[in-house]
Amino acid sequence: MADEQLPAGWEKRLSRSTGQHYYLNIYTKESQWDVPDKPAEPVSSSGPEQVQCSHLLVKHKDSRRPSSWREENIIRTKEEALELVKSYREQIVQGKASFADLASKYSDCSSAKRGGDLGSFKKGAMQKPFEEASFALKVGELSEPVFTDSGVHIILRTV
Ligand SMILES: O=C(CCc1ccccc1)N[C@H](Cc1nc2ccccc2[nH]1)C(=O)O
Repeated sequence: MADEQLPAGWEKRLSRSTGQHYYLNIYTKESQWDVPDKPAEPVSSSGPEQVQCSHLLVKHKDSRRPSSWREENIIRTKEEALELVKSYREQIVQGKASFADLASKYSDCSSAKRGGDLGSFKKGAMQKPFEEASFALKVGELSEPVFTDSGVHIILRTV
């Protein structure tokens, strides 16, 4: 590849110690001897600005609002809520049910009507445990059970 045709995001440098040329990724500041064959990806060290997630929430008697479209007065214990969430997660992981199907049937959040979809949100919008779990997920990844003041959630990052 002629010098002037380097893929975007790379700079050609000369090693003082070896007199050889090397290639510097201008985003990560990593260098390599091999001529790069694809553009360098800008890495956002602080992660995405916003994410889109769906969730399935099972409330319990100690939830901030122990009521939902499903059940006017929720009396299950936190432990029972966790067992339910784990059973839903297992069905999803085993491919026996879709996330949206179970969320629409069993989530104690009004987002159940949208298959659990919460839309996109930035940091600062959701309760901290929910936010931290959501921003730690890769797109398409399903969380382990997450506890907030609302109850017990599983979260699917969609975007
Ligand atoms: O706060 C809401 C509405 C959330 C929502 C956002 C966007 C679209 C649709 C719904 N519902 C609560 C239950 C609840 N608690 C949550 C905590 C974190 C994320 C979603 C949550 N949902 C409740 O019903 O008590």
